[in-house]
This record gives sequence, structure tokens and C-alpha cells, in this order.
Amino acid sequence: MSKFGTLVMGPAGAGKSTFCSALIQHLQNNKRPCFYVNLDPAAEDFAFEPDIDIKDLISLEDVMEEMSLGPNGGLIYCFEFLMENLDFLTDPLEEVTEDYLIVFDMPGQIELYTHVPILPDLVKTLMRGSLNINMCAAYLLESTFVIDRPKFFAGTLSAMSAMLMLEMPHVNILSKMDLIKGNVAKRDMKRFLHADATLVEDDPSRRVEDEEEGSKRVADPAAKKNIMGGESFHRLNKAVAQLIDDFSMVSFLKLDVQDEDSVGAVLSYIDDAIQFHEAQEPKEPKDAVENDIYESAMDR
Ligand SMILES: Nc1nc2c(ncn2[C@@H]2O[C@H](COP(=O)(O)OP(=O)(O)OP(=O)(O)O)[C@@H](O)[C@H]2O)c(=O)[nH]1
Repeated sequence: MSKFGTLVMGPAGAGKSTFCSALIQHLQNNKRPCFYVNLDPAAEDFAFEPDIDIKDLISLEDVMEEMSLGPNGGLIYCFEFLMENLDFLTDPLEEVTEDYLIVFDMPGQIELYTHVPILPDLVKTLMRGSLNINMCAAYLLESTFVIDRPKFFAGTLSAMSAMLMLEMPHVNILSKMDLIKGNVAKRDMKRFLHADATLVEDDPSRRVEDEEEGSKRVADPAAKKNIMGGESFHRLNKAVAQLIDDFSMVSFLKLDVQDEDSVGAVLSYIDDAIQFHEAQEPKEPKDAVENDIYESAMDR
């Protein structure tokens, strides 16, 4: 029997906990059972009480105080401690049945996804062995942040880095879409959902207003240097954009947590990635399947 879960990840403040709450509310509205796991040892004030809370095992505040560590070192310590006491997490998860969606709310420190092998090890434990959780990552980036092209590519690279580290299905999400106001910004935003190599060329910040000719490309290389951190950065962004385009590696879903349809749409992608609905379909008993095969073979 499989279990099903999603790991909600992304940089600090991207809206992970808010998305977890909206997702849990949506699941409840649709009478779907949910199991909420908080793995952020610094998290406070939950809209829904977690079924497992890492803070019952260890809290970042205590670690920082007792071990004289900073927030990043403290977080790594908390996860190492969790890995040494995995029963805390795995024992309750053993009881969760296949009709549940397990929602893991992760910390925002990007170091955890890119620098240390703890998270890949944890993911392997959850996805393999007796737990056998079909999981996908829901990686959030804040839409207001990525509307600036260089930041978009930086954010996309961080999402790709997590994809490569964790080797699990990924659903990338642009959060806080309610903050994107105005038709021009909304139209521009669409370009980021399925980014291609032309995105860099169309950067409005690379154009200057010419009083006589209207808007045109900056022709003066010295002026270009002041935009987007110089021409070499532009070429780097272009190369990254081309890479993303060539491999069709990253596309994004829009998320507006205040819109239940938007939350439902993101959930349907998560469900597809983990093949949730296939597992819920009633299965014919083995004997009936064998009889069907036998009878259809006889009919031929
Ligand atoms: N307008 C708007 N604000 C949001 C949305 N999602 C989150 N926020 C706000 O953004 C801030 C951070 O949201 P969180 O959900 O705590 O983000 P997080 O990624 O869990 O943050 P960390 O756990 O610190 O990494 C809070 O002030 C939220 O109210 C959204 O969809 N729209």
C-alpha cells in the first residue's frame, strides 16, 4: 500500500505555511483527509494544529540558545537531530492510510535544499522502505519577486537545484498572485509560467525612453553595463534561459491562496504527480481480474 504526500518548499517568506493552510482548508472542504507535518523548527502560530510538529522534538530557538548557533547552523543541527530520532516522524506516519494527503511544511532556509545531504536522505526514508510515500515537491517562489527577470532566473535555478538534489516529481508554483496588479503586470506574468529564451531579450529594464523615437534598445554598451549588472550578466541570464528552454525543465503554476479554485488547480497537479486518484480507484479482486482475462481470451 502506498501513502501520498507533498513537500512544501521554497525560500523564506515565499508563502509555504499560508499555502499549507489553504491546501488543508481546501481538502477539508472536499472531505479529503489530510495529515499535516510541520518540519520547520522555527514555525509559530499555525492556522491548523499539526499532527506532527518537529518542535515537539526540538526547537530552533532552544538550539540557538544552548548550542550558541546561528539560524542556519541551528536548522542543520535540528535536522541532524531529527535524522537521529527518525522514529519521532516515521512511527506516526506508519499509521496514515492511502486516502490521506500528507502535507509537509518545510523551513525556508535554502541551504537545506542545496548544500547538505540531509534532505535527500530524509526524502529517501519517506519514499522508500515501509513508509513508501508517493511524494512530490511543491516549490514556491513569490511572484512579485520573480517579475524582475534576473531574480526570476535566480529563483528558477534554486528550484532546479532542489529538483536535482531531491530527484522527485516537482510542481513549481508562483505564489502571492493576488499581489500582481494591473493588466500589463498580469500579461507580463504569463511569460514566466512557461519561460523561454526570449524572456531575457524582452526585459523592459533593458529599454530606455527615447524622447523622439519612443522606447528602444540601449545602444550604448556603457549604459547597458548599468542595467541588470552588466552585459556579462545578461549573457549569463540568456544562457540560463536557453538551458531552461532547451530542456523544458521548469514551468510554474499560478497560486492565489484567496481563490479556492486556484488552490484546487494546484492540488490537481500535485495529485497527478503522485498519482493519487489512480490509487483510490476500487480494485477488482485478483480472482475476478484473472477470470476476465480468461473469459476474454475464450471469446476470441
Ligand atoms: N498577499 C499575500 N500574502 C501572502 C500570501 N501568502 C503568504 N503571504 C504573506 O507572506 C508572509 C510569509 O508567509 P508565510 O506563509 O509565513 O511564508 P513561509 O514561506 O512559510 O515563510 P517561512 O516559514 O518564514 O519561510 C506572511 O506575512 C503572509 O501573510 C499570499 O498568497 N498573498
